[in-house]
Amino acid sequence: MLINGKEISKQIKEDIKKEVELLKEEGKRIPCLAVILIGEDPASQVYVRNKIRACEFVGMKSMTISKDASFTQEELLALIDSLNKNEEVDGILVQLPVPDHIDEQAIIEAIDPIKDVDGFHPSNVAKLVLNEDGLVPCTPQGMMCMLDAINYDLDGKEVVVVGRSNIVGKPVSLLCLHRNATVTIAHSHTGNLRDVTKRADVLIAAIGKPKFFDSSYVKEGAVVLDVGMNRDENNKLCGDVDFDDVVDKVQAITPVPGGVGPMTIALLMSNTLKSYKAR
Ligand SMILES: NC(=O)C1=CN([C@@H]2O[C@H](COP(=O)(O)OP(=O)(O)OC[C@H]3O[C@@H](n4cnc5c(N)ncnc54)[C@H](OP(=O)(O)O)[C@@H]3O)[C@@H](O)[C@H]2O)C=CC1
Ligand SMILES: Nc1nc(=O)c2c([nH]1)NC[C@@H]1CN(c3ccc(C(=O)N[C@@H](CCC(=O)O)C(=O)O)cc3)C=[N+]21
Repeated sequence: MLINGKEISKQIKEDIKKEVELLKEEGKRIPCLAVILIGEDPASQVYVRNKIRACEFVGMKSMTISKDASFTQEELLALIDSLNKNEEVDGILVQLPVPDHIDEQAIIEAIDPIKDVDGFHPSNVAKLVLNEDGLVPCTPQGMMCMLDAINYDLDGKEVVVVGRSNIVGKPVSLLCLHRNATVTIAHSHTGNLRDVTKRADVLIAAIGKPKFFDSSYVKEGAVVLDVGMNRDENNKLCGDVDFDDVVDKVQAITPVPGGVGPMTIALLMSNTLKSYKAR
């Protein structure tokens, strides 16, 4: 079975659109997402464009602030400070990665946690660890929505997450743990990776290596969530999973494109609405 992220994300956005229309009818302020893009990374430009499109679709305001790679850390901190104080702005997202001369963690910590729609601020991270209500990173939340869409119950299941980044691997592991899965986090120092992933009822691939996981890494009947966004030898977008080799062996799998990516965008809209309501 294919888990269609495009369709599931469309449904989420339709629901948000209705809520925003209601706000408009009531004459209320419209939610607004501010996206900061530094430098000219082509992939980042695609994602930012998708975010702007999604804002248009759901009827939210978006504010895109593009700066060239020479923008300094002080300038960026001052910009974030002004967006923190701007009553019209509900969500602030700084597109990652930022250029080397900027301290990523300092930037993340400068964003007001209530406007931190990425869920990367330490106070939101702490809430996620404690399973308290806060802003949860979009991609992991999107993956939970995909499992919900196929009525997959994680309780008691073996989940193996490959990748331990702060934006995907760690937070998705916590969400699975909160749903009573037995969670293993693997990474580049993991020995016998194949033996580990072969145990997985749910395999979450988030390493950024094109088509790395072929069928030899996957248990028969597993559910595979592919987070990877890579270019293959023909410069075509592909995931971390060798889709064609794996598809016949699994219960369900997410494609790339059209899988986890669109979910990330939909959950970003959802987080922006959440910030709006919290304010
Ligand atoms: N679809 C979406 O919405 C999103 C997609 N992405 C994509 O997901 C992928 C991962 O992104 P991100 O989480 O930022 O990743 P990072 O590049 O920050 O981290 C990669 C992780 O994978 C691990 N890893 C790398 N190579 C191997 C290997 N051969 N075997 C086992 N583990 C390995 C690394 O281990 P170690 O820690 O030891 O270095 C690290 O933990 C990328 O392709 C990215 O573009 C990211 C965000 C959102
Ligand atoms: N602060 C921050 N927050 C992020 O959430 C963040 C980030 N920085 N930096 C980069 C990663 C990556 N990411 C994606 C978003 C959308 C798609 C997406 O829309 N993908 C489509 C198609 C993309 C295309 O056509 O190239 C798909 O998979 O179908 C993918 C990946 C968010 N990230």
